[in-house]
Amino acid sequence: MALRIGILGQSGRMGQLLAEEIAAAGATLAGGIGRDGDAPALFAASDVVIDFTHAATAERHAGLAAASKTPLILGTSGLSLAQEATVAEAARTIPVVYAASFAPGVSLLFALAERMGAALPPEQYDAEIVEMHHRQKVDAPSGTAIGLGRAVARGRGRTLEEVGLESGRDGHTGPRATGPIGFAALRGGQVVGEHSLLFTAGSEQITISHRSFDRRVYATGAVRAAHWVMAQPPGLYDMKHVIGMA
Ligand SMILES: NC(=O)C1=CN([C@@H]2O[C@H](COP(=O)(O)OP(=O)(O)OC[C@H]3O[C@@H](n4cnc5c(N)ncnc54)[C@H](OP(=O)(O)O)[C@@H]3O)[C@@H](O)[C@H]2O)C=CC1
Ligand SMILES: O=C(O)C1=N[C@H](C(=O)O)C[C@H](O)C1
Repeated sequence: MALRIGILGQSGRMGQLLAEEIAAAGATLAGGIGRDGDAPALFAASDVVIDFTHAATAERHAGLAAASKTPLILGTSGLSLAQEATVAEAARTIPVVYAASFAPGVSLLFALAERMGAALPPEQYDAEIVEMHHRQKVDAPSGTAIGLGRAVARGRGRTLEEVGLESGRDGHTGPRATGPIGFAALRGGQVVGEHSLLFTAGSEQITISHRSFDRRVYATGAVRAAHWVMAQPPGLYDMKHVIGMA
């Protein structure tokens, strides 16, 4: 029987593409809702639910997934640490794939960022992350930018909170501190998603970048994750697990 996939956020940019990708993958659209829909009924009707909505919904949706024992694919960005902790708690009961980006190439970028963080000491190399997205995006820095920062910090044996963020510099900021990771978020037009990580020292600079040309890449990845997650035990996964890069 075809996998029954539900969509939270079906009226959105991602939700509309997800419905197309579910059909293209031979799965069944169990249902889809916007902000006023009946989320408990959607979980009850679905084998797995994909959520691309708003950070404010993450805790409720994770709770509904755990209560109904329905695996969850979570793409929403902008979650606070407390909201992420609630998602992790739900993942003790059900498998959850929570990915800052469902574009497969971003998983490689994260792996490279961690290695670069380990190889390039903060005393010599300042790490800066620049992202650009469409003018409708409501959160900054993007989830992928935060993921890159976390990967660099992990490479340096710390958490992002420990190394610190310098986000949105403006005015008399003083000289750049040694250690914190810098973030700059650009917004305009219909840019799908662009991320660059720069390590800059006194006499050289290394940059790695990822650019999405079509947001369908995220929808295809999320539907792939929905099929993959059905065979997994409870736990918190991300896209590197889905594509076998963990
Ligand atoms: N991880 C990844 O690979 C990717 C993640 N994203 C993330 O996915 C999320 C959605 O992006 P996008 O589709 O562009 O956004 P849109 O604004 O186009 O769509 C948002 C959807 O969520 C619903 N929604 C908004 N607020 C709420 C709420 N408070 N409660 C319930 N539903 C709500 C909207 O319903 P309504 O129409 O009724 O308002 C709509 O269906 C964002 O967080 C974005 O950053 C996006 C692309 C890739
Ligand atoms: O809102 C978007 O569009 C995107 N959001 C994700 C993020 O915050 O990183 C993924 C991708 O960059 C597109």
